[in-house]
Amino acid sequence: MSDLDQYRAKIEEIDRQLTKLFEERLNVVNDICQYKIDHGLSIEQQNHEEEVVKKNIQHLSNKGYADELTRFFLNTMEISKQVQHKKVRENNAKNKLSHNTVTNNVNHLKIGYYGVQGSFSEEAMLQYFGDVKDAKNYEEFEDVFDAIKSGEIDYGVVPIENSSTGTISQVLDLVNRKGLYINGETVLKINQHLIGVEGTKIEDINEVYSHPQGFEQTSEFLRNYRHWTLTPFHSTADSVKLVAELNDQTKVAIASERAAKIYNLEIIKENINNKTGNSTRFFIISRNLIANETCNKVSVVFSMEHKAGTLYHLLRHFAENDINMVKIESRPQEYGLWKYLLYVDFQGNIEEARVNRALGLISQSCEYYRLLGCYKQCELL
Ligand SMILES: O=C(O)C(=O)Cc1ccccc1
Repeated sequence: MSDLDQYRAKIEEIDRQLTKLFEERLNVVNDICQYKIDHGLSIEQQNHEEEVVKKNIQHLSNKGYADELTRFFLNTMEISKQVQHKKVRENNAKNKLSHNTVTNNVNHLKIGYYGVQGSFSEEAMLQYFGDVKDAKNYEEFEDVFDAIKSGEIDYGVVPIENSSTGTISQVLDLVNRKGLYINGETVLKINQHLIGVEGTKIEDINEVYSHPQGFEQTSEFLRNYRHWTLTPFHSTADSVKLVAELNDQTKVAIASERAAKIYNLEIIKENINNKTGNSTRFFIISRNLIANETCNKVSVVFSMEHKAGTLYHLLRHFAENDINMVKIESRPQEYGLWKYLLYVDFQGNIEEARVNRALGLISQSCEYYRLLGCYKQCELL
């Protein structure tokens, strides 16, 4: 036997052992999942992935393989999670449970939104879920994601894209980084107004508060008042609340009419958004991949290698399986300089054969792949 043949035989033997261990691992994963189903526990475990990776890096004799081992475990655990979610889906179908558009009896669910009362995210939550009692609210986008992860809330509502200013990248990155899932979307018409205390005159204003989205969506109006200081704050409604507390006729906020009413302020100038048709799409996020047959949109993310034709060879699987992409967005990878993740939304359902075919081929050809959700597409306004 040549040296090469010997190496190959060694690899073959290692692969055989890996396959045996992989199967054993998945059997245990299935047992854990059944236990969780029987005891009504969530599939996600906070910080579990990081702990597993850290622990196993310690077992490496050659620490130079730490990055590769990290990828190996993250992919293995992603596969385990998908196996568990599939089992939960099958179990739900068996019990004739229908999830996703969680509209009935929402009062037993713990729901959270970005901002304070009067934020656009709160409005989106009310539009999607109906009358929610005791919703929790969070100052930062990341706080909403952490509250879902820790189990403090079951669902969180955050903005993801504006019709004129585009994707809110921070939110897109968080969906992937926090390992959570998109369960739904809803679109809200957005009218931005200049809001201040009673008697505020445009000529006396020197400072404006809003969420950065509020400034972006009204940039053309603001260009006429270059001497105003634009101070980015938490949500648009937080900004209105702050202006009410400051009670100063030189300070105003950019936010909704609803926020002005809630905090008893006046609209100084109405409809100041750049475009009259201004709307924002919001995500409903949870710890679980929840889908049923009414879902018609899928979101995935995958990495792109630096090789000629990579994008073509990945995206062709959509075309060849007759899948209509509705959005694509590239974002820098957290690890790896000048490397990108591609976020793709397309029409379809994860139970369809053509979708499984395309996603199977794509996931096999990338270093990193993750299913972000399968949900009901909302009509765009
Ligand atoms: O700040 C808010 O009210 C939000 O919910 C974020 C946002 C800001 C501007 C438009 C849409 C959503």
